[in-house]
Amino acid sequence: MKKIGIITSGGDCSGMNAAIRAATRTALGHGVQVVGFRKGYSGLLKGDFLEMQTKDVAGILHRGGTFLQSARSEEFRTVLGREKAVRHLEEFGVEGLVVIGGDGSLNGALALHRMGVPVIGIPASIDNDIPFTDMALGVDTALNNIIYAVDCIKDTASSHDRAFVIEVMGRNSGYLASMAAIATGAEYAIIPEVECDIADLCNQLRLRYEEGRSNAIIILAEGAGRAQNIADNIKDAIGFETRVTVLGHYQRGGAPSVFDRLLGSRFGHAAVENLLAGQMGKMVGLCCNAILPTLLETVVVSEKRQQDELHEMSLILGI
Ligand SMILES: Nc1ncnc2c1ncn2[C@@H]1O[C@H](COP(=O)(O)OP(=O)(O)O)[C@@H](O)[C@H]1O
Ligand SMILES: O=P(O)(O)OC[C@H]1O[C@](O)(COP(=O)(O)O)[C@@H](O)[C@@H]1O
Ligand SMILES: [Mg+2]
Repeated sequence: MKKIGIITSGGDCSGMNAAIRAATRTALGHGVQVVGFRKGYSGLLKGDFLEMQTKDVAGILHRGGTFLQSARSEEFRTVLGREKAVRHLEEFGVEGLVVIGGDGSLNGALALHRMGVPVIGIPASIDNDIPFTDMALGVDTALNNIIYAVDCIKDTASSHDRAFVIEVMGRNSGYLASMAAIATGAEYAIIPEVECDIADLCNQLRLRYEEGRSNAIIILAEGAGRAQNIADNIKDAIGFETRVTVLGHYQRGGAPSVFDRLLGSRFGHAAVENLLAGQMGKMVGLCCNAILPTLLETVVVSEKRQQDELHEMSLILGI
């Protein structure tokens, strides 16, 4: 292989730059040229790329987001779009591709692999909804962002005797909500994977209230309901003063944590080593602290094992 390409695709996350940097320098170390396509699959479709030398990936390790930028591309979802992408790769002499992104981007990577493009995927999404990796890139930084915000809100919740419903991201996954609840000592986490009995939640909060504990933090995963509805329910049932905070895109940015810098570096390095060793159509993942490749076709048909026991634990520790 003489030249490889790198893209970051889907929702950006902290640690993507570490992965780009490691993949680039690993390839250059093997005498392989590297091009970075801008804005994910759109860059492949537009032929928008830059050739990357060691110096081009200097000074990005500590930055959030992705210096190659990211995007969601509707055109790439079509067969015609993907054929154009493959044609462009051939024209530019790109013989292998590293795709850094979430579950959607990895589906796209598998589609390219099936069209004969040697591809390796790197799991990157704050949702932590990708199987065959204990952690995806960006999850740890997002959790650190969330706990900083929740700690701040706890101060004002206790100063004013209020219940706060704090909505966190995660799409259909409750991982961020459950883990943030454990790490902040929140009273309750509401996640899509487990049906929430609002009456039971209100009951528990009322008991606490009667005991004199007159503030509460409820962490709601965005896929599990509307924050304002839950706050209204709590207000009606207990008479608690309630407030809602939606953390939104604040969660996704910021300087990557040590964990994400290391994970991104390990993923980027392993992705290129695997690609050059002929391990194609695979995703590198963190499994019991080793970086292991799994077939993309296995990854995309599997579900991430839910952390039921950790959610259960968050409820027991919270009340
Ligand atoms: N099934 C699919 N086949 C081909 N491409 C896909 C598929 N799913 C997603 N993609 C491509 O990957 C991009 C990113 O996916 P998306 O689900 O939005 O984000 P993420 O990768 O972060 O989960 C999409 O905009 C699309 O171009
Ligand atoms: O930034 P957007 O396009 O509004 O998307 C928001 C979504 O992206 C995420 O932050 C990350 O999801 P993906 O990794 O699937 O892109 C979700 O938690 C959230 O629902
Ligand atoms: Mg996704």
